[in-house]
Amino acid sequence: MTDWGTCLTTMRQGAPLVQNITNYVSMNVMANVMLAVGASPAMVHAEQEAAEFAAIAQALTINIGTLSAHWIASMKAAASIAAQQGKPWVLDPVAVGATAMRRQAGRDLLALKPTIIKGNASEIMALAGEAARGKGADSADSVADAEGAALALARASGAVVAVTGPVDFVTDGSRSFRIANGDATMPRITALGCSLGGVMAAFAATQPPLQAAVAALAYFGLAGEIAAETSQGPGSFAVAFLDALHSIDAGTLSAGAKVTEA
Ligand SMILES: Nc1ncnc2c1ncn2[C@@H]1O[C@H](COP(=O)(O)OP(=O)(O)O)[C@@H](O)[C@H]1O
Ligand SMILES: Cc1ncsc1CCOP(=O)(O)O
Ligand SMILES: [Mg+2]
Repeated sequence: MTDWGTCLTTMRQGAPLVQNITNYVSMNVMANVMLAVGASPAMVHAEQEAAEFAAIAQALTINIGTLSAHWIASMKAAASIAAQQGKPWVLDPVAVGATAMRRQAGRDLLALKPTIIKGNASEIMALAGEAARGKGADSADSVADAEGAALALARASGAVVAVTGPVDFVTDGSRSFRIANGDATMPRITALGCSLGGVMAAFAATQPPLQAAVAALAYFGLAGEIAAETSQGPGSFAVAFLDALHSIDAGTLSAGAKVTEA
């Protein structure tokens, strides 16, 4: 079994530069999370420079949370460069089932071969073409409901697919893992799921994608558990969560990771 703490050390030693084309809601939260884990985030989305920047970044995150036509063009240009150069890129299909614009963007980005697709259960089901009950950016389906969609999506796209929730599910279509770390306050704070996409990209810049996705989820969830010990609600949790991401070391993660192969 992989030593998840070693995965954290590997990511921190690489301190990767990660380009994030992400939604307005998440930009500040995500950049702070990524700095706390030891990566270098850059929020670069203009059509005129997104592809050029993708050529210098070590990994890329594309998050469709607050879409507009210009952003879609930037996303496609940056993802194309990452795919061409063999750089890992993470797709977060926020609320992909909600509107025709999002469904089309999801299909177009999927064709550009994401390395990792991460979403909540409703998003993964919708992206896989299944009926889903998403409530905007929030899930109304269970992770168990989305496991079949995740497997099908991984096999059809070649990506590692991560479904987040109380117990996360990650698969590359042949090997699958469940990660039981986390705290119920996490979905009560906006942009934590988005931030997780950036953390997965940072891990994937330095190691294989299945290992990267699982390690990032165990680390993220463990930080949530530690934050819950000292916080009183979503406000103080958000602050304690950043501190926990920063202070968790390899030994703490190796001891605290609740990962099982499915
Ligand atoms: N009920 C829960 N209990 C524990 N951890 C959770 C719970 N819901 C979500 N998480 C964790 O919160 C993080 C964000 O997941 P999620 O809330 O599903 O994403 P999103 O915000 O994109 O919908 C993940 O690390 C996930 O494991
Ligand atoms: C609320 C909201 N609306 C559009 S993007 C966004 C943020 C979603 O963040 P997350 O998926 O991490 O909850
Ligand atoms: Mg999300």
